[in-house]
Amino acid sequence: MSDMFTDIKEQVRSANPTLVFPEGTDERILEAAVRLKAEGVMNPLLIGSEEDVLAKAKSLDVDASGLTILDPETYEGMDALIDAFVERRKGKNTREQAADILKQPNYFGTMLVYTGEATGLVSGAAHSTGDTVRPALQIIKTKEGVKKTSGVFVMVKNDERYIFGDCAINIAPDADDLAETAVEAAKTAEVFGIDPKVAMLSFSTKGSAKSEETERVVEATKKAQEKAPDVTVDGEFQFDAAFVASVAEKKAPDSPLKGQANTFIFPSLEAGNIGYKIAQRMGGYEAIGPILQGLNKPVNDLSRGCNQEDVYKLALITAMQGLQ
Ligand SMILES: CC(C)(COP(=O)(O)OP(=O)(O)OC[C@H]1O[C@@H](n2cnc3c(N)ncnc32)[C@H](O)[C@@H]1OP(=O)(O)O)[C@@H](O)C(=O)NCCC(=O)NCCS
Ligand SMILES: CC(=O)OP(=O)(O)O
Repeated sequence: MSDMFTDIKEQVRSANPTLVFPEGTDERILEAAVRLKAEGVMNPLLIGSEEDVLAKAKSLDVDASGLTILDPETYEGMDALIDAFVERRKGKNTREQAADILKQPNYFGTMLVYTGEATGLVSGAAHSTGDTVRPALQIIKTKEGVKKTSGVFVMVKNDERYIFGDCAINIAPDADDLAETAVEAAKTAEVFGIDPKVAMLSFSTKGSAKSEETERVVEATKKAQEKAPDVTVDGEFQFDAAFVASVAEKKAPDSPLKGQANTFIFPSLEAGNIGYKIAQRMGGYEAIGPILQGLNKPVNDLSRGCNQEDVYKLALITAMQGLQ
């Protein structure tokens, strides 16, 4: 395990937080939860019927006896949770609708985070991103000053660490969205010990092509620079001009990035999601995330292609976000 996770683990262990895992019968979730509990790092709270969770654990030959398991069907605090949900949704859902909605594990789990029963939530091993994050967007909501959440990955190989975003949430971001993602990604980079050098990516470098798409990235670059004058942000760049010093020298000699970018902002979700999966599956980078930026409390989504180790690491990161 890289030092990054050893450090995170020690920080998290001292707080021993409770984290919700709505997919309590998923093999990868169960194995990671058992491991986190056995290491004394956190108190995993699994959602599901106790009978089903314990039967699954038995079939996997793991000891789930120390885990907290909550079933929305039998949860004693459900009436209060329904009231809190109706209040939060401000007339958007009736009590009757809320009672139905809160039977869904992701909504139930997100409400446990909202009410403070748990510090954060990790889901998405078996649910799509939409189904995982929608409850958080509706209930947890973004921090003051952040209009939209976005999802970044920490890409890790040996000592290399990069931030890729938005790879998960905003399908067709406008210039304001891209600028906000860049500024939030720079903050996320710092949390992971990366001194952010942010590249706004495109298929053009410094005016080598012109189109609506490239102009959007140019505008986003200006907006990000205005929003965060202390952060090194530049664009628009093709990936090679952002990452390879010799190419940067040719294509963007006056840029402060000099081919040393470490935080990459993709111009659309198509580019970001495809880009991170290529780096992960062909490039051999470990992709940890998506980590949702700018929410009031930490809720993170997994890729359905995740393994137990990914769940374990995203849980540690989620718990660490809860300490910030
Ligand atoms: C994230 C996503 C599910 C939200 O879509 P949606 O559920 O249709 O969203 P809606 O427009 O109905 O909005 C639902 C709520 O979320 C809020 N919301 C939507 N996008 C948001 C964002 N990026 N940040 C914060 N809040 C957001 C809305 O304001 C709304 O809140 P309200 O109900 O309190 O008014 C959608 O953008 C999406 O599918 N993105 C792609 C996900 C994906 O497949 N990624 C690839 C794999 S990781
Ligand atoms: C992040 C991501 O792409 O998630 P999934 O693979 O589950 O769609």
